[in-house]
Amino acid sequence: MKFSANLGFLWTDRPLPDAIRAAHAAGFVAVEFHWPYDTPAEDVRAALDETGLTALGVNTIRGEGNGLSALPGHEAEAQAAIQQAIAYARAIGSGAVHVMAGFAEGLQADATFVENLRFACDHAPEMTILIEPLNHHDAPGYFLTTSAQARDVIERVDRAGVKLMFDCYHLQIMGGDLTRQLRDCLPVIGHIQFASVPERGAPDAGELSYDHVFAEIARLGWEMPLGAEYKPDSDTDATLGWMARYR
Ligand SMILES: O=C(O)[C@H](O)C(=O)CO
Ligand SMILES: [Mg+2]
Repeated sequence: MKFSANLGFLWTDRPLPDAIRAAHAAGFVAVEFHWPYDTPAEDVRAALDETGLTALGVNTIRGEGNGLSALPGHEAEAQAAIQQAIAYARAIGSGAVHVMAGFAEGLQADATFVENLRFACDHAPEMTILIEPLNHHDAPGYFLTTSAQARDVIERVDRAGVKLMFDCYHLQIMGGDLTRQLRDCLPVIGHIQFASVPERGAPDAGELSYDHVFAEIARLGWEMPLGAEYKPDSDTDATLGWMARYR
């Protein structure tokens, strides 16, 4: 398997360009970001060019909450955040943006999210526009919570570019049955992330067997790098024992 280092959680003790170099030295083939906006895109791009790593994605800003795109009345702000993320992604050579929905509920929020996602897809037809269900313990009140809801939104956005960020950690907490969820969602998955459950640590602990999950992902023919989005319980390099097991 190939892995992408999520630099929102891994090597957060150093500047992003150095974190990219550390990910390369550890054997990752790609990196992904949460909110890299404080680092000039050209510095990130230079480190990517130097190491040959691929950049898989950036998130839209959180705003007051966990994103803006499902907040009725905040369309201008949400679309500015989408444009900012797309511009940054283009500048670093990344092909995906995760559009964060925010804390909201109800029909109006749903319609707003769909419209903002159409805006993102139409603004950047070459980009994968990711949406990600988050679990209700870590992000109570977040608009998008299940893969079924995400698939319904994706269908109604009705654009080829919009895809599901399948985070095994969140989806295990929100109902589990992960093997079936993977099979059912496969046609709309744009990226896969993982962490142990419930601690959100390295994948060789917890209630979820990544031996099984990764084997199923490979069996399904998924070839893109999987996003290591976990919170190291010590120095990141000391938590990477799992990589040798799964590579
Ligand atoms: O927390 C996550 O799983 C996300 O992938 C994210 O991008 C930030 O909320
Ligand atoms: Mg995630």
